[in-house]
Amino acid sequence: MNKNRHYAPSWALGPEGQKATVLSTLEVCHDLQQLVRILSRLADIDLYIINSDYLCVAGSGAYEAAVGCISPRDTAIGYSLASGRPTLVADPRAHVACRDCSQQLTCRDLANYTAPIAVRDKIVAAVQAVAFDAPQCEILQNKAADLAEAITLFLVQSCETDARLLTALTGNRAEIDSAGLERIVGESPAMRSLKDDIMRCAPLDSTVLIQGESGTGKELVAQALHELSPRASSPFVAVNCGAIPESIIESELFGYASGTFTGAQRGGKPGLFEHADGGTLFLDEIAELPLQLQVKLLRVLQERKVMRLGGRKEYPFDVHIIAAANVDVAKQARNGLFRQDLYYRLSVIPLHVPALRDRDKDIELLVYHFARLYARRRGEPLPSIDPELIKRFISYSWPGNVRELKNFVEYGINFRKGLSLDLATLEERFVDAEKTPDKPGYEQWSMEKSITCPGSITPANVDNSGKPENQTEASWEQERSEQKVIKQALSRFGYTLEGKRRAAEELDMSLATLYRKIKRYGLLDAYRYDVGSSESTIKN
Ligand SMILES: Nc1ncnc2c1ncn2[C@@H]1O[C@H](COP(=O)(O)OP(=O)(O)OP(=O)(O)O)[C@@H](O)[C@H]1O
Repeated sequence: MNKNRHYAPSWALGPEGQKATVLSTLEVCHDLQQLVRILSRLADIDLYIINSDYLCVAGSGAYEAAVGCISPRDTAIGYSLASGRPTLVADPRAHVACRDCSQQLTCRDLANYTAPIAVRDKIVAAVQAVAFDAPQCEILQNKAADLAEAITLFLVQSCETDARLLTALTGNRAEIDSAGLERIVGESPAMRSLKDDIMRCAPLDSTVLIQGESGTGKELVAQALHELSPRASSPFVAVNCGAIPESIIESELFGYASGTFTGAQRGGKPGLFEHADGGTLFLDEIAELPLQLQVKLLRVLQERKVMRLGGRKEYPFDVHIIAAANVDVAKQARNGLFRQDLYYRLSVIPLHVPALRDRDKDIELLVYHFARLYARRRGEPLPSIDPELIKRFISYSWPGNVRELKNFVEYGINFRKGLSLDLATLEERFVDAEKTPDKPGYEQWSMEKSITCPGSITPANVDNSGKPENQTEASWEQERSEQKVIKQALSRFGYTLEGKRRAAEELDMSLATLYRKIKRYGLLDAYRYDVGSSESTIKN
């Protein structure tokens, strides 16, 4: 009988009924359970495995009792599953992976080692080896990584021939594709440190401000924060403050009372704060929020109550606020373009998503990730990718960041001539892209928000061609050609919200960036056809 059996984790003592509901999953994992038992006997250390739903699908020794139970998400094994990284915990409770662990009082581990298990490049499970005494600590140091590798090899092989096993491992996550940190591809030091920060702040309720260039993945980070938080089962409501016309953003956020607008919904309408109650409200492009609304937002955040437009009743809310911006908000605040007080209120936890050109190491991973995704959508296996193309990907500067790279790969997969993805398919796109350097990312992050909306230029500051004196010929030309392509795209797809969405896609920019450019170039008419924007006028 196993000497560690009395160390069974407290979460293994869950209701028996829970086990009954997962019997079919456990049956499919029968061979895995056998392997875990054998390896555990050979190495004299306890092992257990959780699937993507945190269900313990195999376990030995102290963990035999845990098979069929759900492991808490906040333990070291949960940390490895979510972060996708092996973790050696030699100092339980002090280690970062244990910091938020709910099992701290009952945990008997002296040390543990966890490794995520990837099948077909997707993390589907995690295995942990646990040491309860000093000799086992040594075994852990010397053998745990090999044991994890043996289990991974077994699962990779077995999943090839048994689709049910893969489903048993991916659990419900198979339906939602992937969640949390798994969706954020990137192993560069900057991305690893960002993932660490996400893990650390996800359980907290402090306001987070995510900054980084357009297309770097700020929304993905916000989603990961939500999915890894205790609010994960409540709504995640995202609003793009730059994409909603000024005239309606206030009512979108705070709702309106009955009879506030001509044509307003009878009985009024709850705002996004109310919709997000219990969950997370993601305020994307926060720097685009008009100044007068910034004051109101600050008040609402301080009082944790919202009053609908034209209403008298206050609605308390319990919402975690995450904001994002692709401009440097501190700089904006210093220049009087964003309220200092709101900036401080929002940036309790500041996170920065690095530009893609600063993390070469991730480019190849992302190329393979998206190639696999788009090939799978066509029902095809991952094609081989020309090393010359990879070099080209790495040498390009990616002003549109991951969004731009994703579009390149999608194009490549769909338009490649042969089976493999080679440089010839994409070279023309690279050349074209290099001709138009004024792409969203660079501009939004590196420039002060010097809006050169034509309407704001006084005649004294422009030359005969209309070019502002302080602008170079090249950048003036660039802006003019950009205006032209935006106008062309808008007239092709239409000025409706959907039309703008499609135009933004075609132009490789986010909808918010398109709106900003529309504003900047004075194409203000483009707002006119937005759904409900022009007709709604506030009565009082
Ligand atoms: N690290 C990543 N791994 C996988 N996909 C990514 C990553 N970063 C970004 N993406 C993908 O790139 C696209 C753009 O990402 P996202 O919308 O999160 O960027 P953003 O920084 O919020 O952009 P914007 O500031 O323009 O709103 C999305 O399709 C997203 O899924």
